[in-house]
Amino acid sequence: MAENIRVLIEEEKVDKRIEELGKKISEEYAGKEVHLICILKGSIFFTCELAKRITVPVTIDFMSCSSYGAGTRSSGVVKLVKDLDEPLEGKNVIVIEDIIDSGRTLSYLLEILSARKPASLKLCTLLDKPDRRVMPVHVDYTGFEIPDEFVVGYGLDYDQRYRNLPYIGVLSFAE
Ligand SMILES: O=P(O)(O)OC[C@H]1O[C@H](OP(=O)(O)OP(=O)(O)O)[C@H](O)[C@@H]1O
Ligand SMILES: Nc1nc2[nH]cnc2c(=O)[nH]1
Repeated sequence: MAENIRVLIEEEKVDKRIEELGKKISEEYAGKEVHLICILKGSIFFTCELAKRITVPVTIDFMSCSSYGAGTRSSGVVKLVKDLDEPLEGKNVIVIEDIIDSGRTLSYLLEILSARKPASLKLCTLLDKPDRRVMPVHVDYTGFEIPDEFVVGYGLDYDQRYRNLPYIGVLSFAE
């Protein structure tokens, strides 16, 4: 089956929104340091672009968990694949995600992370699909709310491809 991609959010629009989020975070954390947690692999592009636009001191750590196998559907079971290198105690932590869909990944991760006693813990996502939620998640910073469609680009993959697209696209299949 041939794969088609339709542009949903153009590169310029994504860049502009990330700039706005960077400004908002910089204002809200004025006089503090923020510790960004990049959830691999999808949020790597967003984390880099956002971090460049934050003007308060920034540190970054990485974590990886899996719930999506090959294809477009979640297995529903979240597993921690790579833990953080650094402790969180006393830090102003912002978890950076590319997308929140069912909410399973983030509700699992936020529970683990809040037990490590950060000074504060917030969540920032580039994309949110609220219609798909099965687990409640409080999101502090959202780039875009999108409809229930499978998206790729800006870090998001289909079978590990398309992460490098500089825009957000909707993937569909044709005979
Ligand atoms: O809200 P949920 O339904 O839990 O879905 C969101 C999760 O799915 C994606 O990760 P994925 O498992 O595709 O891994 P990847 O980032 O390595 O591509 C995304 O980065 C989130 O972590
Ligand atoms: N690539 C991709 N990964 C996801 N994980 C949860 N939802 C999505 C989506 O729409 N696209």
